[in-house]
Amino acid sequence: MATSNEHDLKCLTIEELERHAHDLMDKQTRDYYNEGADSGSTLRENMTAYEKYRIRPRVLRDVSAVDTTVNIFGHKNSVPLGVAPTAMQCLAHSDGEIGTANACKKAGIVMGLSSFATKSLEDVADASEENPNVLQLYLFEDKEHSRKLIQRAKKAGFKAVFLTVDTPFLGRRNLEIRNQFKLPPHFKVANFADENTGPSEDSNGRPPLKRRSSQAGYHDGEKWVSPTGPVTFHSHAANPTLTWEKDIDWLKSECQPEMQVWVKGIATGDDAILALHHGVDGIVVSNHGGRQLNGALATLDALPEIVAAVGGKIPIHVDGGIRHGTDVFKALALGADFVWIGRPVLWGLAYKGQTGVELALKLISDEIRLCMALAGTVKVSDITKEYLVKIDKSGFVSRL
Ligand SMILES: Cc1cc2nc3c(=O)[nH]c(=O)nc-3n(C[C@H](O)[C@H](O)[C@H](O)COP(=O)(O)O)c2cc1C
Ligand SMILES: O=C(O)C(=O)c1ccccc1
Repeated sequence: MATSNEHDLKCLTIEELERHAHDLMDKQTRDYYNEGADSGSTLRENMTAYEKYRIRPRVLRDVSAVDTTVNIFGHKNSVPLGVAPTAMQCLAHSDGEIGTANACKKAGIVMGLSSFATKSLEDVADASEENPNVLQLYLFEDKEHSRKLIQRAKKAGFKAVFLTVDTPFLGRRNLEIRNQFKLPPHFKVANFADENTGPSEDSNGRPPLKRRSSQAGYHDGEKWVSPTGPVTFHSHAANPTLTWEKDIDWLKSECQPEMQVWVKGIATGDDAILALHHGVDGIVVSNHGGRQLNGALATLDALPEIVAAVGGKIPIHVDGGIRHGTDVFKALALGADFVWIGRPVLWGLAYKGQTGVELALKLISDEIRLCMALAGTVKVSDITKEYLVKIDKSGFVSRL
């Protein structure tokens, strides 16, 4: 058993980590990281959805040796959990994405790198050494930008691209707009930093992708709007022209076989079936941490219909609101193969840079191991819906 010496006594849970990080981030960064779209109800429900389920523990099984590992992208991952791609990690701490990569390597946990990272994908790959990485991709209207990024990721040994499909437009994040969120000039969006400056506007009246700063904005249905003038490349994350037919085949031809192609941001069984038909390698059930369509279902609530639609043909991952080892257990019991966490890693970075990310990963990994043992499961594949019940608002319990 761990002694108190191995613990950071100020931060024994992700909630405590969030509280400490809160005071260490400037308001602009904190609001950018923490908020959801519109009223934030989907952001909150991503978390509260987990409270609708309870675990049915089994006893008198030898749980002295719990194996939490899973195989992903040909590597042994220490727990069924990865670090979701989140943009601009240097806002939290100068270690940024390199700190995250080092912490992931130490923990044996796969890292997702945002296209809009503040460290280059090559530097992140170097830091990761043999630990696997995936590149989150926004498929830009100018495909050349995406093609270049894909080529670089391939060369750097990334295992997969996760195409984000829930951003035809950016969700409306009101604090971002009110704070006139902008990436401070001493940071750069490193994956595009070397590109030459080009025309001052693209065909949609947006500044070119290669600009180095980022600024809040949204699409009002007709044009890009920003409180402080024209938005910069931030808006390029959104591409309303993407379709299954036009873009998924193209992406597969650019990436496979060296890199797998996944879609991140699936929220229905119908789209999961289309993903299957279009031959993607896997699905991430996600609503972008409640930052896109507010009013969408919590990801845990969307998961069962997607699991049913896919029928085990390709892996299904889920993210959004996962803050405890028991949340991971519940998502797996509902049929997910693997989960990803976003904000807890940003809070770790804000708290203590790389050491804080190591702490975030340790807290949740320890909780996964303990939860599995207390529930009577000794390996990840033991976790099935037999271990879960649903409890409604009046306390009525039903088997799944
Ligand atoms: C500050 C922030 C930036 C994000 N940036 C990206 C991004 O660049 N690309 C992307 O696909 N998802 C992005 N996401 C969404 C995450 O990948 C993930 O879906 C989400 O954070 C999961 O929810 P959680 O934060 O509740 O764990 C971002 C999320 C946050 C909070
Ligand atoms: O903030 C985000 O959620 C996000 O995905 C994003 C969008 C534009 C630029 C960087 C990140």
